[in-house]
Amino acid sequence: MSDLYAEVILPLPLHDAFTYQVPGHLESDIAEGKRVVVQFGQKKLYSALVTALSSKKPENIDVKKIYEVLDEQPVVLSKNIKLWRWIAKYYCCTLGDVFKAALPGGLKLESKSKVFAVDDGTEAELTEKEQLLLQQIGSENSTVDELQKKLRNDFSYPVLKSLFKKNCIQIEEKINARYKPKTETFVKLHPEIENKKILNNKLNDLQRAKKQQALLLHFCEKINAFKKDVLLSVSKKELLDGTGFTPAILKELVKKKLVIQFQKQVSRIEEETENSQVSINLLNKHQEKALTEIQASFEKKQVTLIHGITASGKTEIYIHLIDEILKSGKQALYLVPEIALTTQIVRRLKNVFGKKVGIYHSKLSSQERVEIWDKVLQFQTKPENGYQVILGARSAIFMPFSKLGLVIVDEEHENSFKQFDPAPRYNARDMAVILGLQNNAKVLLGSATPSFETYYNAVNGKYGLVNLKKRHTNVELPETLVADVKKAYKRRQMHSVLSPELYELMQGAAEKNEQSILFQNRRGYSPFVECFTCGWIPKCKNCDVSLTYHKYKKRLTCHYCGYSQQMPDSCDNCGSNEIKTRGFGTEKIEDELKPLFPNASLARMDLDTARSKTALEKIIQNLESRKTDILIGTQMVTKGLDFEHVSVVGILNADNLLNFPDFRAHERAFQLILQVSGRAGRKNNRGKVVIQTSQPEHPLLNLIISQDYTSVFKAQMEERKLFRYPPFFRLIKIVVKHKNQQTVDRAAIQLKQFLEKNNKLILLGPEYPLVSRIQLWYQKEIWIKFDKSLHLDNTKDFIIDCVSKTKHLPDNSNCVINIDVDPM
Ligand SMILES: Nc1ncnc2c1ncn2[C@@H]1O[C@H](COP(=O)(O)OP(=O)(O)OP(=O)(O)O)[C@@H](O)[C@H]1O
Ligand SMILES: [Zn+2]
Repeated sequence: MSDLYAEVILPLPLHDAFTYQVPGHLESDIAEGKRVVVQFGQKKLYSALVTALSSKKPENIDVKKIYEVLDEQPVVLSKNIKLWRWIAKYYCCTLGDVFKAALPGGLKLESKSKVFAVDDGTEAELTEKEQLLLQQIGSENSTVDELQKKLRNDFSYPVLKSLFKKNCIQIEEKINARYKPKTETFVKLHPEIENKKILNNKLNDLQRAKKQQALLLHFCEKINAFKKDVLLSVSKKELLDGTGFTPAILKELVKKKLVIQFQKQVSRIEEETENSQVSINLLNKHQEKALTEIQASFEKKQVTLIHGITASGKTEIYIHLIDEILKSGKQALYLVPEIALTTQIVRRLKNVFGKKVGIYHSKLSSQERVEIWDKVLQFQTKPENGYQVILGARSAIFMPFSKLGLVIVDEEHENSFKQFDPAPRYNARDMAVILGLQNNAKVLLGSATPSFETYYNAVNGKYGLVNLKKRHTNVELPETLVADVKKAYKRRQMHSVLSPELYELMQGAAEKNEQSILFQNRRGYSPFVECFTCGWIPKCKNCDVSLTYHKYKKRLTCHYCGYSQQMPDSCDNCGSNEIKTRGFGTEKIEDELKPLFPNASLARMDLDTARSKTALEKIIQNLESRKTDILIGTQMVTKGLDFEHVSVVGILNADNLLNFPDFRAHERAFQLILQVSGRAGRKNNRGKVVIQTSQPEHPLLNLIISQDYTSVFKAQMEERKLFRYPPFFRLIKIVVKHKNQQTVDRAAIQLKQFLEKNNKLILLGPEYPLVSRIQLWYQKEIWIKFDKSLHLDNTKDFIIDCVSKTKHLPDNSNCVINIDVDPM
């Protein structure tokens, strides 16, 4: 028996690390950062991660043995795990939760993971064991657990893993409807053609079908059939493209049993760009100055904020900083909100940095994510093959960087950097700062509208602050006017949803062949429908919200759980046929604007039209090439889009932004309006922005018009200090959930009673949130505020303890209680 013990983390919501014994034959294979197979609980096997090795036998416990070591090389570095520990502690979740969030799906074999075959393995040179397992897996989706039960001794984790590596199987945590492995049609010889002699005979048989004979010959050449190193197959595309052979001819060959076609998965990381092709833009003098200031600030401070107005060219500055870091041999991480990961930014980086850049986000398949993960790891040992720059969404903070020198967080104010569900409920912007500290890498936060927390840190000297107040082409920020829609409705001056001011500007733009962007915060046709006779409003069966009408699909849909039903012909309540649509979603606006702008081409950008990455890219392309004249969209249109010919921006309904019940409502409204406005007049002439509202005297609107960031900031700081909100106080939100309403009500009160024992905590609630039931689960929230001078870890421990006590009370065991630190 060996005397080596491994501490491992399991992909389970467990607080502790666990110790296992390393059997003698695995001693030379095991290492920190590798995955191992262990048993936990009754029968279940998991892939766990080794975080430490020691020769000290743990006392008083009966240690189990590690079954297998899965990796030849570590998949995570110990410095990466340091961040995991920090996150688990700070966000009051378990290390297992972080483990699950950190690793790409393909590197986690959980018993619930789904496994299915995507390739027949003909070309993958499989071992006998691999072949056997692949046959058993087939194309149906079994979970790892089910396979294990079915195959018993024939099942092996390492074999499963090598099949994954050889691209023969796909492993998904959940079957994701959107994801399909990318496959291509390949062609190979029919198995009955066993040798060259048969092949020659078959070729002769085709004397009278010249085209088919020629194609078969062409195919044989492609696969080197008459030479030594025969390839097994060739892609249909490669076989036919540019040859004049049609698919119909190929079909004949298939019919005659000369060749067969099959689907094969291909890699998705498209390396279109070989090496960098474009040299870096020269900075203008303002950017040059900002860059120098950032560098000077980095000398003194770990973190610096660049507050640069829209279209000032922050991206160009980032590119210069990254270039410098790469020259010093270090790695850079460039974080952007998921939705901003469009071709626009990807192209700019790839053009400059070529193959050194990897892109990492949640819409990639698990295989692609693993490929990119591996290339970041590779940088440590073979820098020329690995990725030195990662452009990614929030989960990219977990990537296995070995030599991180710079972290950039663009649009740092965006709340999509925060993960809401499941745990860890982390904010990638804040964790980027920790990542920087841990790796001694510099951190640059950038925004035209910094979050007030960040700005507070900057004006107080915790972060450096650099300003960039000029647009790249010196064009002025757009002129903003407020349109009183209440008045216009009364005077019957509205053109559908457009105020006369906005309507005229848009007509003017159309005449000059310029583009307009309209922002409306609601997708679908109408946010709800109502019976004209009795006032009945159809609601979701699972959630406490009204259903949104989608005209194109003729359905009512819940935007919280996805439940959908047909639009009823008559009222469920009184039977009347008069069901009216209420309010305006983007779909309805598009409908109503068509007759107003008969010569314009309209497009819509929201979750419905931009569901896939390609659909989103298409919308952007059409705007870039000026195929689209008017774009109507939700929040999506506010994120970093860069088009030259947009001259008018309309915010159709600012009221719901201004009146949103949240202490950050004004900050958000201000950011959002300034960001959308920033899409106008970016290059040539000054743009125009119209804000439609029924409260034209709202004090915030004046500040928005003058684009006066610091005044809004100061006013808000006064309020936050007075009402004890961040950045002056810490905030933790607790959500209690249960399918039974009484249970939620009771448990929330019990929890509050526990929390009240600490009289330093300010407690709000329990209260139902805006939507009190989602997917059949009722929820109640308690908000905890406390002074920054209070000991953070002790306070959190106290809160965790209260939650645990509440859960252990009779009948509360099925309650879900989530802790959200720094909620957004
Ligand atoms: N030095 C430069 N040389 C050439 N083009 C530049 C330069 N600086 C900026 N630009 C161009 O100006 C436009 C705006 O720049 P960029 O998108 O970087 O602005 P931004 O500050 O990120 O704006 P936003 O906050 O609105 O996203 C881009 O098309 C960019 O290519
Ligand atoms: Zn619902």
